[in-house]
Amino acid sequence: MREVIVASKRRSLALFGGTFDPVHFGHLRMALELRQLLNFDEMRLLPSHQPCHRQTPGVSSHHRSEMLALALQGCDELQLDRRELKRGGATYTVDTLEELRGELGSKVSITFCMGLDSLLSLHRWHRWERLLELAHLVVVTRPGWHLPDGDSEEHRPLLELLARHRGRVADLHTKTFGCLLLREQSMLPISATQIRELIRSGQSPRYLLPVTVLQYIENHQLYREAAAGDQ
Ligand SMILES: Nc1ncnc2c1ncn2[C@@H]1O[C@H](COP(=O)(O)OP(=O)(O)OP(=O)(O)O)[C@@H](O)[C@H]1O
Ligand SMILES: O=C(O)c1ccc[n+]([C@@H]2O[C@H](COP(=O)([O-])O)[C@@H](O)[C@H]2O)c1
Repeated sequence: MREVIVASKRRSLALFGGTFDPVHFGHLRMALELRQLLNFDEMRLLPSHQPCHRQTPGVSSHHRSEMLALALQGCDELQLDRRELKRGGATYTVDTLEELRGELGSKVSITFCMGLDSLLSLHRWHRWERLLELAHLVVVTRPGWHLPDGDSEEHRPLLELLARHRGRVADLHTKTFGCLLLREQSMLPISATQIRELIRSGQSPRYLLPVTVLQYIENHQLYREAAAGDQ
């Protein structure tokens, strides 16, 4: 159900970052639903250029962002933001948020959205404690992934962060940064790993991703070889 936002509403920008190797309907549905259900003024998909935390991507950031552009064609509700490619070098979310804050000033609400799998490694992200000084975080639970229990030594910083910053939907529109929300939202059970594996084994990933993206993959003969992280 769409939630009604009262009090003084600020302009709100949401970002959905990813490797998008390749983009699929799981990403696209999630981004659209978050924009609609949480009432963001803008939702941008943000392809990462050179992720330092994983062995994939298997294909260049140019190909990954071109596939995203095709997937978003004709959709007014989602935008593509190529700033991480333009910046070049290693991609860190904190740099992107600092850049956006510099451009937008302090009055716009910024929210970075992610799946629960991403949250579980947040305490290893570059300058992770700065993230909530720049933006809100919205985390969507993902099938097969659970919050760690209180005994987990490794995840203690994360659990403390959750306890300190836990917010409500209205906070995303009345404050400009600093709140962390967990959302239980349906997620299509699709992963880019699954799509790469299907292609590599000669099977079709049709109906898991937009047909324009599938055509691009076929035209450029992408994903026929295993990427380092997929072996
Ligand atoms: N099916 C899905 N539905 C909604 N969100 C997803 C889905 N798959 C991934 N995400 C989220 O999208 C963001 C970008 O994910 P990413 O580009 O790594 O996709 P992925 O399918 O998980 O890829 P891979 O299998 O290569 O790890 C992450 O925050 C992740 O949690
Ligand atoms: O900044 C970091 O150190 C960092 C570490 C891991 C992931 N991220 C970001 O989290 C988003 C999802 O990452 P991924 O690997 O699931 O595609 C994407 O925008 C990444 O740039 C960022």
